[in-house]
Amino acid sequence: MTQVNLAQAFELAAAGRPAEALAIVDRGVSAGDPQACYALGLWRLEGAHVPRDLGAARRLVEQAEQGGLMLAARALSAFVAVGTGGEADWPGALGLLHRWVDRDPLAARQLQLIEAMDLDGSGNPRGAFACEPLSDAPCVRRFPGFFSADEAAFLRDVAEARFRPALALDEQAGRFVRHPFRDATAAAFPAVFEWPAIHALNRRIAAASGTEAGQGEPLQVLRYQPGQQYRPHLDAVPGVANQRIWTMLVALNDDYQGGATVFPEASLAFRGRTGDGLLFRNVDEGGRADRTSLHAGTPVEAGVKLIASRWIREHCPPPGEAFGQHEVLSQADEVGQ
Ligand SMILES: O=C(O)CCC(=O)C(=O)O
Ligand SMILES: [Fe+2]
Repeated sequence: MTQVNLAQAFELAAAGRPAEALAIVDRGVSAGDPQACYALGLWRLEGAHVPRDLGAARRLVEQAEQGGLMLAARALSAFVAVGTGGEADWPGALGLLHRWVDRDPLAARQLQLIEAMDLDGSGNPRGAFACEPLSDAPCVRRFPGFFSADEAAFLRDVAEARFRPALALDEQAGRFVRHPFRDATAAAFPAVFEWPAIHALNRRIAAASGTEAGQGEPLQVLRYQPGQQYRPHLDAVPGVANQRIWTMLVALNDDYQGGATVFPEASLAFRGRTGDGLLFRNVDEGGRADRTSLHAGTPVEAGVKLIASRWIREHCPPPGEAFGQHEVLSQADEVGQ
């Protein structure tokens, strides 16, 4: 039972009255209200209305989980798997899934997927992956069957509720904006949604690219309807300090026409079967944007294309920070159902 009027708090926050909103949420937290703890936890995570504090975010979400809030349990499993606001603890993350398996179908489905993965005690893949070089300049590699059919289906399903217009980074403004060169919709999985199964896939992407999982920006699922495309672009961002050095794309379906990923400078076109991965390097030896990595998703002609995409930076974000802060959470969506 919610002991304070959180809907009113969200309305006040949206109306630019954060102090009053915070007063309501704080009263709820003091009374031990799980929904209020979760709401303040997300604000702490995002630095919305209060200073960003990942440690405080984790403690608040933990309190909400102990109060029995399923959304908080999902977020906490992500924090514990990834190490957001505290230690990364893979067995602890699995323990949370087991604790919720009878109450949350998402926990049950993740456990099934994770049991089918061959992982070590930290959630890293044990085996190597089939890998086929497609080009040296730019460096492009194909990973056949990189995700299983069940993993691809899982990502398609969890993305469904999360699609928003795809955004592109506006370097001048330093923020993400809608952009005509990318008219697909995207579902992103930032810290709060990097649940254990998604984290394990991110660790697999890290292993395949020789990077740390923490170097990746939030995994995204892109959805292209007929006519939609991603025009030719570089994933490297001019002038940015922590460059996007690799991109991994994974086909989540293959029942559509058109929609190939093409590299015009290398005369290369990729149309993956479900689960196939494509890894390419965006920078040259000196770490500068590699013009030959120019690529595009050509227009889909029929059906719907779904693809997972992860941009990998040169370094992890500084301690206490996380990529994906731009994903301002819509409180009405994520809290209080
Ligand atoms: O959808 C595609 O084929 C391309 C996607 C892409 O370029 C990206 O996610 O950076
Ligand atoms: Fe791209």
